[in-house]
Amino acid sequence: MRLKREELIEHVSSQMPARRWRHTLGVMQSAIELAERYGADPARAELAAIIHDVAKYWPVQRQAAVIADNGLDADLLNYDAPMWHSEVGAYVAEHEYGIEDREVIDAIRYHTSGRENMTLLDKIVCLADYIEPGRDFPGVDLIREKAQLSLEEGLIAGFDSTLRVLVERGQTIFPTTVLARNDLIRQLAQREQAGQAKPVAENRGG
Ligand SMILES: Nc1ncnc2c1ncn2[C@@H]1O[C@H](COP(=O)(O)OP(=O)(O)O)[C@@H](O)[C@H]1O
Repeated sequence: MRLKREELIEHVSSQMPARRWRHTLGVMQSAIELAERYGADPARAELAAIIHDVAKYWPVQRQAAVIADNGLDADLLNYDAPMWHSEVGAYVAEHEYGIEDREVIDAIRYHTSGRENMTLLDKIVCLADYIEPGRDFPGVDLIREKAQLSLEEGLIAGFDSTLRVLVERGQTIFPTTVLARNDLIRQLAQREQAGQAKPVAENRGG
């Protein structure tokens, strides 16, 4: 059964320390703002944002068990534990909170890694996670500036900063993020090409 918004907020906030819930409130706010700016449904963006980090503070063994026992993406278990909570959160959204909206579930699932062909909602929740008002990591202001230009430019800047940190620390990289970034760069290039081609076509016509 689908929980009401207030019940959901009460339950999700009980799964994490206060500072992580403050982060979630920030992601909710940024997700709503991005949805309004870029033409998505703010209520669906907020719903995904409320749930996105629900499993972040679960013991890693519990997260691994949810992934292993329910046929989720077991490849994640070959990477560091911070990558697991998104997949677990999507499972909780569907099976414990009764969310049926596939795009909301997927936006939770891909909020850390991204993926190729990200939906509008995937992009909004992932980018909101980078730029919410409480974030204060080196480079966050550049991501915020790019987010004003387009979701794609914001996300590319976000993934760049994550990948840079992982490379600097010598950590393994879950490859879906690289595929997501490649795809976003191509989307941007295609849009620029289409934008440049348009005036030529218009000139020809008139
Ligand atoms: N492609 C990736 N490969 C490996 N680790 C990653 C990848 N993408 C993100 N991470 C790491 O996963 C962690 C969790 O990401 P996220 O949920 O976005 O962060 P936060 O805890 O700041 O909300 C971060 O420490 C980040 O460095």
